[in-house]
Amino acid sequence: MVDNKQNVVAEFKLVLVGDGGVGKTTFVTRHQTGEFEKRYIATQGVNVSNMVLYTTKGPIRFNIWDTAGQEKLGGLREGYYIGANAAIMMFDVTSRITYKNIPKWHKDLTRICENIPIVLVGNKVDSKDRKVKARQITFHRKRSLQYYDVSAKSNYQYEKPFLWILRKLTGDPTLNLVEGIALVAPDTEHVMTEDQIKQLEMEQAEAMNLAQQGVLPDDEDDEFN
Ligand SMILES: Nc1nc2c(ncn2[C@@H]2O[C@H](COP(=O)(O)OP(=O)(O)OP(=O)(O)O)[C@@H](O)[C@H]2O)c(=O)[nH]1
Repeated sequence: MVDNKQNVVAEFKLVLVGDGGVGKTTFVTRHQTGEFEKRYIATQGVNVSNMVLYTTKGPIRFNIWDTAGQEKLGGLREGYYIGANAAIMMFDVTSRITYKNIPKWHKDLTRICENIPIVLVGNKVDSKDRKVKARQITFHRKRSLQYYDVSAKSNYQYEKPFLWILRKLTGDPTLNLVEGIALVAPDTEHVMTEDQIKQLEMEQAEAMNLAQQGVLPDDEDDEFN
């Protein structure tokens, strides 16, 4: 277990945003590092957990802010965003509406946090019922956001958003983790097969290719754009 009081070389506030039910709480409770100070700030309707990551630049702490369901009542309060150093915007790849709502979350976030690193993640990619396909995910392009497919339940690509954010925040593109993030074991019914992962990687690569060639999503995808 991580000693919470240890010296860290830096500490950042990271906010999670996205519609209710996309898996934010599942995602943030997967890690087992630095757990110890899970605080519930009732006045804000927020859970804050902290996570220490061991990097080539030393230990770095994230204080991760997760809503306690208040996103369902409309927007989040300003205090949620104020002082955020980075953000993860999450949608659920099995629910189109959660992707359609991403521009609203982005607007809300960037109204207060003007220039912070933001990662867009599509969660639940373990699901056989994916509705938002890789090539349909275009919001991050042109906005210098990063995108990753993730699955909180199977831990797929769990470290990726954090590593990208760390590299942006430290300005060091070569920064790496010296220790993997300690995670809860994948849920048995959500474990992803190698074939499933290969398929996801292929679709992702194809989406990137199309974007580089300037090919717009086809008609089927138009509702998103
Ligand atoms: N298949 C699958 N289901 C997931 C995954 N992550 C979360 N879920 C499920 O999605 C549902 C919602 O997850 P939560 O973590 O409560 O979502 P949230 O965004 O925190 O939602 P609120 O608590 O309502 O704000 C739960 O039933 C989870 O078990 C995932 O990676 N894959």
